[in-house]
Amino acid sequence: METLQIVPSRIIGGRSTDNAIFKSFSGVRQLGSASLSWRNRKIQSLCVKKRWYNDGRRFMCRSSSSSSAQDKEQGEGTLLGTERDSTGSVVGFNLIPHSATRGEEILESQENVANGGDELSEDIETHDKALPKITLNIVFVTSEAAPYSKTGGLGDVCGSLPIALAQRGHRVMVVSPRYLNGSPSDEKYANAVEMESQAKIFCFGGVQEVGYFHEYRAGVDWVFVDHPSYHRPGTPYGDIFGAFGDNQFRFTLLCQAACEAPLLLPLGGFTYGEKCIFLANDWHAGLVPVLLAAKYRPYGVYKDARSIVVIHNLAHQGVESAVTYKNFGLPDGWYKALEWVFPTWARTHALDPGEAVNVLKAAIVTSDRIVTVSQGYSWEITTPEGGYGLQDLLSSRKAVISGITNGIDANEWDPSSDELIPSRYSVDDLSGKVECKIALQKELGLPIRPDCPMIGFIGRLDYQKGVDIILSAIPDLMKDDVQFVMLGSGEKQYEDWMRHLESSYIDKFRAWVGFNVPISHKITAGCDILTMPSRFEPCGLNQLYAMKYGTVPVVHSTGGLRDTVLNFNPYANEGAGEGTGWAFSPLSKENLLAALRIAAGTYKDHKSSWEGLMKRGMERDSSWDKAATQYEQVFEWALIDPPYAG
Ligand SMILES: Nc1ncnc2c1ncn2[C@@H]1O[C@H](COP(=O)(O)OP(=O)(O)O[C@H]2O[C@H](CO)[C@@H](O)[C@H](O)[C@H]2O)[C@@H](O)[C@H]1O
Repeated sequence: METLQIVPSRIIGGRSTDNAIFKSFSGVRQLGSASLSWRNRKIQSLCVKKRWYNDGRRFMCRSSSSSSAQDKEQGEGTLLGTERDSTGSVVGFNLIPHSATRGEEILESQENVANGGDELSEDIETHDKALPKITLNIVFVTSEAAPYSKTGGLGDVCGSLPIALAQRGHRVMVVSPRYLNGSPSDEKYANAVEMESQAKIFCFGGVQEVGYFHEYRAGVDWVFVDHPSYHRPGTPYGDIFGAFGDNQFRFTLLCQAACEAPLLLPLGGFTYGEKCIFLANDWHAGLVPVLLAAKYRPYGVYKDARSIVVIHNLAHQGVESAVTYKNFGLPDGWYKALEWVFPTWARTHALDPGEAVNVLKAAIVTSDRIVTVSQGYSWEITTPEGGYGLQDLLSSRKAVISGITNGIDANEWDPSSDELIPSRYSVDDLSGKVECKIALQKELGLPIRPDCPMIGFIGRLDYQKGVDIILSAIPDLMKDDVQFVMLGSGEKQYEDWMRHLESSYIDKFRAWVGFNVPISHKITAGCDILTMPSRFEPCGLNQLYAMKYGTVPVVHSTGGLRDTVLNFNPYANEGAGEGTGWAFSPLSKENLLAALRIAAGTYKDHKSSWEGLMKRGMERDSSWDKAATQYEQVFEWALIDPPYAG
C-alpha cells in the first residue's frame, strides 16, 4: 500500500492558524526533475533536498544539507521522521496523531463506500475531525475554468474547487487552454506569464509544439496551454457554424500537454513531479488516464500518480470515427481502451460497422476512480436511462464511483457582497431583495410590480435543460398573474422560440438571448422563483445559487436537483415548515405548470411560509469546503490501491 504523506492541518497551507508551529516546521521533500519529452526522458532520481518554509503566501524552500528529520513531538502528534519511496528517496514526513489508528480507519472508509454513497458525507465529516491532513499535488485538467473561460457549470467548478483544495493545504494546478478569440475576454489571461518551457507532442501524424502560460492566483497554479488552435473566434467548442471540426485535436493537445506539465514546469521554482492526483474533467480531459497508463507508466513515469475522471455530463463523450485512433499519439496496443461499437439501431446504414473511438469510455476504463457531481447522478449513470450507453461499464466499476455534490463559490455568489446586483441583502435583512426585483423589472421593461411573482430560468438552451417544456408551458402560464424571464443561449430553434414568445406576451415575458454573467446574477437576485425542468441534471448550480439568493427553486426531481432541493412541507416541524423548494416528477408540461402555480400561490398568499422557504435555502450549506473534504477522501482511496491501469 502507498504510504501517505501526513502533516498536521494547522501546519500546511494558507489556512494556518498557528504561525509559531508553522515556522518551527521544516521538512525534506523530493522534487520532480525537469525534463524533456517523455521519449527522451531518462528516468532519474534527481532528488533535490530542500527545506520548506512559508512566506505567508506560499511555500518557499531553501537548500539544506539535512538528510533526515529528527523524531519530534508536536502538539498534535508525533513526528516519526522521514518517509521514503521505494527508491529510498525522501518524500515527506509522517506525523501520527496520538489517538488515531490510521490503517483501521482507512479500511473502515472503504467498507463504507462499498455499502453505498449515502455514508460518504457522514464518514468524511468524522474523518476530517479525527485525522490530520494529507497534502497532495493535484492537477485539474479541464476545457474550462472560470473566470478565464466559462460556457457552463464545468467552468464554475474548475474555477472554484481548486481554490478550495488549495486552501486546505494542497498544491493545486489547473491546466486549461489559453483561448484567445479576439474579444475583450482575452484580457482575462493578461496576468498569465509565458513560461520558458515548451512541450513537443507527437500526435495527429506529426509533432506539435505547445507553450505554457502561468498565473499564481488564490493559492492555485493556473496553467494555460498555448497553441494556435486555441486562438480563433467563438466559444471554447465552436462558433456560429457549429462545433469546431478539430476538437479531437485540440483536446488531445490539452491532455498531452497536461501530462507533461507536472514534469516540466518549475511553478514557484519547482515542478510538481510525478506523484500527482490528476482530475480529468469530462471527455475533453478523458485522455489523461489513458496516457498515464499507456504512454508513461510502461517507462516507469507516473507510477505513483493516480487519475480520477470527474463526470459533469455523460451526454458528451468525445466520440469519433475509429480510424482517428492513430491521432491520439497512443501506442498501438491500447485501441481496446477507446474502442466503441454502436448498437445496430444507432448505425447510419446497413453496411456501417458502427466502429468508433470514445474518449470518455476510455477514461472510465483506465482511471483509478470515478466521481460524479452528485450522489443521485452517480446512480443514474448506471441505469439505461441515464447511462448514455455506458451504464454497463459504469456498473462494472460501481465500487469506485463516488457522488460529490458541487459547492458554490461564495466570493462570487453571495447576495450580501455581490457587486453585480443593485442592492445587497442577507438572511437577516431581506429588504434588498425586493429592490433587486424592481431594478430587474425596470431593466427588462416589464411593469414594475413588486407583488407579482417573478419566475426565472438561466441556462444552456438545449434538450437536457427541458427548455422545450418551459416554452410549451408559457402560453398557459401567461394566463396567470406572473412575470417570466429567460436567459440563455444555445440551439437556434429555442432562441427563436423565446423571441417569438416575447413578442406575444410583451407585458409578462422577457427573453434574453446570449451569455451574460452580470444579468444572470441580477435574475438570480431579482426573481422569486427559479425553474429548472431539466431532463437530467448531474448536479445543477443555478438552483444552488438561487437558494443562496432567497429565490425558491421549482425543479424536476432528477440527479443533483433531487439531492439538493428539499420539497416544501408546510406542516413539518410543528407547523414551522420544512423544505427549500419544489421538486416535481415525472417531467411533463402539466407537472411543471402545476408546480409553478403552487409556488406562485404560496408566494402570494402565504407570506410567512415563503419567508421560511427563502431563509432555509439561504442557510443551506453549499460551501466548496464541504465538497473538498469529500474529494480528499476519494484521493485517499485512490492512493490505497495500485494504479488501476498500466
Ligand atoms: N446564458 C447564460 N448567461 C450567463 N450564465 C449562464 C448562462 N447559461 C448558463 N450560465 C451559467 O452557467 C452555469 C451553468 O451551470 P449548470 O450546472 O446549471 O449547468 P451545465 O449543464 O453547464 O453544467 C454541467 O456541469 C455542472 C458542473 O458540474 C453540473 O452542475 C451540471 O449539472 C452539468 O450539466 C451557471 O453558472 C449559470 O449561471
